[in-house]
Amino acid sequence: MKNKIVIGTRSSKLALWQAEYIADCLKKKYPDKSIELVHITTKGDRVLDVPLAKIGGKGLFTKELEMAMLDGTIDIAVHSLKDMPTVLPEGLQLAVISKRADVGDAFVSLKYNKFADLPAGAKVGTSSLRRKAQILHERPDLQICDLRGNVNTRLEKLEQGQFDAIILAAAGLKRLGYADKIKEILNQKICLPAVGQGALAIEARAEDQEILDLIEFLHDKETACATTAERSFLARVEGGCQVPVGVYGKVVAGKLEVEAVMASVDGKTLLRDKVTGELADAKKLGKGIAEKLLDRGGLAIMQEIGLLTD
Ligand SMILES: NCc1[nH]cc(CCC(=O)O)c1CC(=O)O
Repeated sequence: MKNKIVIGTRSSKLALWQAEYIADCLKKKYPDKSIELVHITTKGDRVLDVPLAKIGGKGLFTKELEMAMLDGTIDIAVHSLKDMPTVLPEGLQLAVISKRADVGDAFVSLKYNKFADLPAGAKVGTSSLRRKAQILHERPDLQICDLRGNVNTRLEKLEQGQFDAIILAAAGLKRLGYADKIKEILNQKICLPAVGQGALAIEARAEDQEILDLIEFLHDKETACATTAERSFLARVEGGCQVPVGVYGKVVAGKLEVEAVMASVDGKTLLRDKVTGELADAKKLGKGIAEKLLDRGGLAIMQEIGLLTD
């Protein structure tokens, strides 16, 4: 029997919060085991001066952690589910999806209390094509500027006056103790979240039954079902975190509702749809709504930005 669980994590404050949160849950559940954190740097942490959409490559924030898991240096890796590619390396699996609390995108500004208060031409910082496309669709008059860096760096850039407002995941802000900076959660009619936003994922070796059993209590079935549909949508669209698509699944009265959006980067074309079905059909629902949107013009959008070739 293992008396030690080694958790791999990136070193950003958000990643550390997430890993420590999982470590605390494990310590409470297994007071006699030692729970260890190992810091690992990923390519996404090293390359900070290039817009995310241009670095490309899947698993920008996950690959080095996966190597460490496969060679046994660590037992599990804690990630934001949002950063996880849809296809994992052979031998690894998403073993746990934690309960999702905050799924939305937050409006943060020193000058304005609401997104709707932004004047024409206001500078809005975000590094995500998904946010950019949806915001421009709603407000073509705004200036969207690239904003890279971890959550703290992004807040600093706002405070230095580089932007009139920035948009960040509410979950990340709350985890780091910045809930008070959130002026408003963007209405989902304006901005649908990213696949998996707000949920934590624990990746583990697929064959390591002992570890899989030890972490199972952290798994949330409803969140897993909703995000299975979201990830199936993403798998069909063939993109990473940097595709202008948003999708949100939720369980309502025993049914799974999945709403999704696909947009051109300039926001001029935006396609949206919603489907409802059985929880057991999560994968089919996600794939189905992707196909519907691709048929309605999404394929042309993806081809135009070179993200999908067939
Ligand atoms: N792209 C980076 C990233 N990955 C996860 C989060 C926040 C936490 C989450 O969405 O679960 C963030 C920051 C952000 O998008 O503002």
